[in-house]
Parts: sequence; structure tokens; C-alpha cells
Amino acid sequence: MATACSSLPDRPPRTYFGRRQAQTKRQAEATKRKHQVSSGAPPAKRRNEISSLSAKETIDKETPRTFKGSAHKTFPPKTYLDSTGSGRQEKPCIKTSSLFKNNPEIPALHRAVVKQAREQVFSPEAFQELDLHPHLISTINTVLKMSSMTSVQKQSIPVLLEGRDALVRSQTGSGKTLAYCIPVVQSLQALTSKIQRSDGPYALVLVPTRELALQSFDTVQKLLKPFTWIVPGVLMGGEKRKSEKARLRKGINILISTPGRLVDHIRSTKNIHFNRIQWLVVDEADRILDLGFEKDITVILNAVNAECQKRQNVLLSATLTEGVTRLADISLHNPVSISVLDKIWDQPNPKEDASTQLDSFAIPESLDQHVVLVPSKLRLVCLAAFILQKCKFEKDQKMIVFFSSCELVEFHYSIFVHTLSCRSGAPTSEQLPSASWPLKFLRLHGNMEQEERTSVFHEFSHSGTGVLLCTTLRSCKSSKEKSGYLKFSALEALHRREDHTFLKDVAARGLDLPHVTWIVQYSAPSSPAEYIHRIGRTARIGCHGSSLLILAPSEAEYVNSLASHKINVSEIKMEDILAVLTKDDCFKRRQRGAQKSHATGSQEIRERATVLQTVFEDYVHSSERTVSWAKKALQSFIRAYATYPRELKPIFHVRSLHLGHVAKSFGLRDAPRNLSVSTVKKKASLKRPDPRRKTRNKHHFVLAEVLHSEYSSGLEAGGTKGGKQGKQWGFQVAPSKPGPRRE
Ligand SMILES: Nc1ncnc2c1ncn2[C@@H]1O[C@H](COP(=O)(O)OP(=O)(O)OP(=O)(O)O)[C@@H](O)[C@H]1O
Repeated sequence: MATACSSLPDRPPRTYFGRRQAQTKRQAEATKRKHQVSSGAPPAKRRNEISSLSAKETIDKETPRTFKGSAHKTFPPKTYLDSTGSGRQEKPCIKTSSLFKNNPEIPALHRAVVKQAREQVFSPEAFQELDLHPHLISTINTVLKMSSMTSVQKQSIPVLLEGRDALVRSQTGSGKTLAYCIPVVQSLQALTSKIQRSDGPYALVLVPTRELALQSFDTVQKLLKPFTWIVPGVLMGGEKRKSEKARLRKGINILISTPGRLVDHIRSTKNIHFNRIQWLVVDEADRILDLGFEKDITVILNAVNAECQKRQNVLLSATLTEGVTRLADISLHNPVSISVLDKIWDQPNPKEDASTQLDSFAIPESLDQHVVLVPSKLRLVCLAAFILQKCKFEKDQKMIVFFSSCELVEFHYSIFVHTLSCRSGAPTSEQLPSASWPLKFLRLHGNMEQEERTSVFHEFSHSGTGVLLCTTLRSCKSSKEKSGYLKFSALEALHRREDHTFLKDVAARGLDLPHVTWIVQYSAPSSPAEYIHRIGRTARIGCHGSSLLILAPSEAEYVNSLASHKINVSEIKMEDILAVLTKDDCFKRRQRGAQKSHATGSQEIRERATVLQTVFEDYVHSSERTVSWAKKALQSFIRAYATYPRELKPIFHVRSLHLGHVAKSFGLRDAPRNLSVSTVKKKASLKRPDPRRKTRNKHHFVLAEVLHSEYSSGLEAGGTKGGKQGKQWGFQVAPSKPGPRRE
């Protein structure tokens, strides 16, 4: 796509060049740029073009001809906002095409207001009121420093102490770990024949990831302080099997494991026996299924059933999916179903209640959810403005921004650090908002070295402020062992043990980081469950938090999709976010002769957004490397976009993306044409574009080729999560012999 290079209000008269001369020059320039872009080289600075201009003026004067990039003119150099940190310079200027022209209309959001499922996090009851060993109570009070129970703990612990099976469903960050750990420890310490280490496992706890395994281990270990004869242990990928075997041989009484690693041991270790198992706990059941562990769970259930029938089974989950219900059907015996939803949620019709609950998710009451509709071209400036608004101009804000891929995280980290934060190499204070608090950016994704990841967690966790840019599970490359969760306490445990190898597969989903005030979803999640788990990183255990979902106008329908799962989001207007740019004059447009623009109101906001966009574009086009990064990030964005599950395709379909506009949100002045790959032409031709849409935009076709080329490079194709995996579901557990149960 040709960059929109508009006529300028303050440019010299058209006679500056002869018409023919100008045309020839334009063509030569365009060919040169095209060649450079397609070869991966940075485009030549358009020395003869004009720099950032008033958005309003752009809108007024831009003509279809100029939008096609055929109106480049030569102008004298002028002052511009430099992104390299060297301050304002006299330099030839690069024009930023209008951010506010040719955008799709932002639709009015007509979302149905739904009654959101709510949970009371804390109950007024103290742990003392439970029938627990006094030493266990004092350990909870003094070691864990907790006094009152959360609602899920209040409901679950007595039921489990009675010996019942349970399906526990409660919102993120509500204290589910202790809800099962306390009853397990209480019951095992009370056994009349005292447990011997060599007895092997009495309790088996399955968790989806290594980090959760470590976190649960950490909690159990603390609770066991007064009961030293009970030995906890953890098995997970990343540790040497040999040393795990040795530990199994010595004996582990409360065994916490990821499913994959336990199956490894079931198949290869003679020392693993389940004949004394009294507890089988499946924590984060939804996540276990999400990660594709259903076959492993089947193997484990079969192995345990073969050796032991008399046990208590517990399934815990933040979301109640069809898979979780099926797993509950086969693993729980006459379970008590515990769901900590408010009375407001009670429906008069029990049938409706069951089906609605299956599709609905409890969200912490202290969590405010928002959505903003932003045209593709404006996504980057809008995100930057929001970060500035919250983390620069407001105090004590800590934000996590979710992206759909590692490349996206790297790209945005780099561009923000170099243009917005106050680190070395970043713009000088003259260019940055004058106010307030320094911006600190951190990033975390699955392609980072483990040590760096660990230190990022420490830094972000201990910091009272900061912006963490991270990926979600969907974006990680490895398959089964890609971990969705990282709990900070587990990291601390790891750090203490100076063993970072465990965390090799950590992805940045499900962080348990304290005091996060904002969650921003820059890429929409692929399922309501994912949405819940992302926003669940804030407003944990009663704290207040907010979330923002950034959608394109064409994706507005997603709000209704969320509403159908009883998720309520309220709209923030893009202009209100961009308005923050008026707080600092560094975003003020300077006209020729260093005169400041006197625009006001929305015109001023648009001008300033354009200035910020120019800063980004200057940064991206400052070197071959940065252009290439931006292109990679764009490619990766499109690839991720293609992986939305089938049911969301009507909302998120790559063919509805305007490549030129999307490229703009990567600071690219031109949509990279060289993304299309000839090897996939065959596939592309299979899906002929609708002739009725022929004139709509040629970029759509290029886009299709881009996507196919990504698939042909061996990268994961889209739609598996919602489609294939969903269908795969089906447990085949060996029939368990009827036996006495603890009821
Ligand atoms: N009774 C309590 N009082 C105070 N803090 C608690 C209590 N119970 C748990 N917590 C703390 O709340 C935080 C969240 O607990 P936990 O990780 O068990 O929640 P969760 O429901 O498993 O969350 P998620 O579903 O997101 O994994 C932890 O830091 C934990 O230490």
C-alpha cells in the first residue's frame, strides 16, 4: 500500500516543481521505496516529502490522488520531533499519513446489559471456627498470615473434611489452593496409624504446570510444618527423571505433579504405587484440559483406579467448561458441587441455571471491565496514550498488557522503551510528558531465556508500578508443556533453590503478581475462559482492579459474545484515551518556523496523536533492523489473528483486516508487500475472493497469501483450540471396581 502522503497546508506552491518533473520524481521515489521495502531494507527517508502535519488539515486537504501516494513534493527541512533522544533537530521531515482519514466508522455499542456472576471473596468466618488441629490453625495464622477464610474456603473445607467428593468452582484469585490443601493436611495428620515416608503417596495433586506444582508444593510444605512425618514432593518436567525416581523410592506422601511427568513415571518407574491413595485432587482442571492433558489424565485415573478405589476426589476450576463437567462425571463420586456465586445469580428456573452457569464465569466484584473500539491505524497510539494516561499521569499504577505473540511483545517493548520511557536512548525530557512518574516497561514471553524471565518476575512483582508486556498461552510455540501459569511464590521458591531450569516453558498467562491495577488486552482472547483468566491477574483476593479490552470497530460484536457469557464491559471512548496527549506539550504539533499549532479540542487531540504516530514511525524507520522487527511483528499479528476458533471467525477474520491500516499500528509507513509468498499461491487461489468484494481492497488478497505462507512455513495453523481440541474430548477410563468409599 502506498503511504498516504497528503497535500499540505503549509507547503510551497504547486509550481515548486514542474508537474512533469514532479511526476517523474515521484515515480522514481516510489519504485525505490518499493524495492527497499521488499528487500527488507529500511525505506529511504523521504527527504523531499513533508513531515507531520495537522490531522485536521490532513483530513481537509487529503485527496484520493494523494492518498495513493502520488503527490510527494519537495520542501525545505523543518523541525520535527525526533525519536532518538537527541532532541529537536532541523532535519528533513517524513510525512505521517493521516491517522484519522479513511477509518471505518466506529459503531455504537449496543450491548445487552447482563447480570454478571459475582462472588464474595471473603467470608466473615475465621479458620479457628473449623474443626482443625490447633497446630494447623496456628500455622495458617502465623506462617501463612491468614485469619479469615475466603468464601470458597469456607464452603469447601467443611465438605471435604466430611469426606465428600467435590467439584469446586470459584473465580480466579479466590484462594482455591488452600481450599483443598487444608483438608488434605488435616485428614492425613489425623490418621491413626501414623504415616511413614516409605508408605508412598496418600494424596495425589495434579496441576497443569510446573509453576503451579511448585506453588502448591510451597503451600503444602508450609502447612506441614507441625507435621514433619508427612513428606510432600513434587514431580514435574524439567527436573532429571533419575533424581525424581530416587525421591519416589525414598517416599513421597503428598505427591504434587504435572500430568505429563506423572504419566512418564507411571510408565517407567517401578517405585510408584497408588495403593494408599486417599486423595486425588485435580487443580485448575480447566487449564489442564486447555493444555491438552486429557489423555494423560485418563492414564493416571486408570492407574490409580487399578490400585485403589477408596479415596476422596476433588476437582477445582475457575471456569466450568464442558470438558470439566465430563471430567467431573468420570472422576468424582456423588460430588458436592461448590460454586461461590452471589444470590443475585440464583435463577428461578433450575434448568436455565445449569446451562447458564456452564457458560458463565464469576468475576471479582472489585474488577471494572472496559472496552474501547479503535480503528486499526490508531491502535498503537491509543495503547501508548492509555499507558501514559494510567502509568505516567496517575500514581501507583501497575499494568499488564497482553499480546498474542512473542514477536508482538518484543516489538512493542522496543518501541515503547525507545520512545516513551525515560531510559537511556529514549527521548529527552523535552519530548516526553513533563509530568509525574517515570515509565518502566518490562516484557515477558516464552522465547526469553529463563534467567531473564525469572528476574523480570522478581522486578515486576516487587515493584509498585510498571508496565509488563507479555504473551498468553495461545502465543507460545511449544506444545503440551507450554505452561500457562506462573505463580510468584513458586518463583521465589525456585529462586531460593537456585534452580531456574524448571521454568523453561513458562508463558505469561496466569501470573499471580501482587497489586496489578490494570489489565490491557491488546489482542482479544480466543475464549471467554481466556478472557477471565487474563483479567483474573488483577483484583485478586479482594483488591480493586480494572481491565481494558481493545477491539477494532469490525470486532465490536465480540462485546455481545462476552455478554452471552455474562461478562459485562463498559465502553471507554477512544478520544477520551487520546485526550491524555493534551496533557503535555511535547505532543504539540510544530508548524514550520517552530510555531506551535493553536488547534483546540478534538482537532488538537488528533494533531497530537499524529505527532506521537510520527515518533513511532521515525523510530521504526530509523534502521533496517527496526523495520524488519516491525514487519515480523506485523506478520506474527496476522498469524495469531488467523488462529481464532471457528466460532469467533465471523468476528475475527483475517480477511476483514486492512493490511495498510494494520501496518500503521506497527509504525510502518507502507504495508509490506513482500509478505506474500509464491509457494502458497495455490492455496490462496483455492479461496477466491468474493467478486462482489473485488473493489473493496486489494490488500485483502495479499493478506490471504501472507497467512498461507505462514502455514506453509510449518507454524501452527489456526482454529485448533476451539475446534479440534474440543472434539478430541473423550475420556476412556477403565471401569473402576465398585468399592467402599469414604462418605
Ligand atoms: N484466606 C485467605 N486470606 C488471605 N489471603 C489468601 C487466603 N487464601 C488465599 N490467599 C491468597 O490469595 C492468593 C490467591 O490464592 P490462590 O492462588 O489459591 O487463588 P486461586 O483461586 O487458585 O487463583 P487462580 O484461579 O487464578 O489460580 C494467594 O496469594 C494466596 O496466598
